[in-house]
Amino acid sequence: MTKVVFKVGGSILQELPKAFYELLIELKEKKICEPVIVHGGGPEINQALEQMNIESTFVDGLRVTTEEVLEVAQMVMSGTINKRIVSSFQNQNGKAIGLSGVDGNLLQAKQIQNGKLGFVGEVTKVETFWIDMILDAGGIPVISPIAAGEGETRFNINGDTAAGAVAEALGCKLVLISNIPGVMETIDQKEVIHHHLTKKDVEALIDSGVIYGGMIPKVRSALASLQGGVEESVILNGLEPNDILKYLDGEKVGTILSEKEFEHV
Ligand SMILES: Nc1ncnc2c1ncn2[C@@H]1O[C@H](COP(=O)(O)OP(=O)(O)O)[C@@H](O)[C@H]1O
Ligand SMILES: CC(=O)N[C@@H](CCC(=O)OP(=O)(O)O)C(=O)O
Repeated sequence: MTKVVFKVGGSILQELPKAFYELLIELKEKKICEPVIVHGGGPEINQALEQMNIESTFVDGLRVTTEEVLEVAQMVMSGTINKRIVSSFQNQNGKAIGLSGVDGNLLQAKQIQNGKLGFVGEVTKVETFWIDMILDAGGIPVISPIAAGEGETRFNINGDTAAGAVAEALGCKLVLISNIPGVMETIDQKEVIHHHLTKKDVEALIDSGVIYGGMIPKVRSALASLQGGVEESVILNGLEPNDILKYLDGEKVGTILSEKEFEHV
């Protein structure tokens, strides 16, 4: 069965309707696709850090991650959030298995070449064996983006980047679930959704400031995974689970990132 990686963004995690979990379970039961979940958790990490009086700092949408911040990110994502998603699936009678990228060396990483971000990694290898094992046993894997480095080093990975790497390794589609209906732009005082974007379009929208903040790593990792063999990536609104069905049915919804040339907007 075709696998699909669903990245669930931190922006929407706490508001996802029951229908979202029901739909993913149904897709699996009806053998439409095999969902693999990768999640983020930025806002909840911010909250936890704030309670500890630690400031959150980002460079191009990536969190500057000291050792202390890494421990908090791991606690929040691999603990609280991961288990909450697993419970939400199980509440709808789905079988979900939560694991972090550290478990079984599922996500292996090295420090990102930037120098300013601390323990932020880029994925060097995905041990897909564990994902396939869970899928073969009828489960839904739920993966948090903390990765294993050399020795006991661990890295904080942006959720979109981790999801892109998993989709690449599985050679499947990547669906990025967020709190917006797609990449938007105000043109002639009207807000429009860009339904199709290529790398060239994306870089122009970043340069002009239309795409900013957390949307930057989202579109960049979606594009990077296309180069790594992912056939298509799409950004969809988590509040509208039906958009997932519409997308799978080929309807014009969300923002599709692809190297094919499409009509604009
Ligand atoms: N052009 C754009 N269109 C839509 N959202 C954008 C755009 N540029 C930046 N954003 C911001 O990106 C956010 C989504 O990124 P992020 O908060 O990292 O999401 P997630 O947590 O779902 O990964 C949106 O809520 C919005 O604030
Ligand atoms: C390196 C880095 O920035 N890691 C992210 C991981 C969480 C994430 O990506 O969450 P979203 O889905 O909310 O974007 C962070 O620490 O916030």
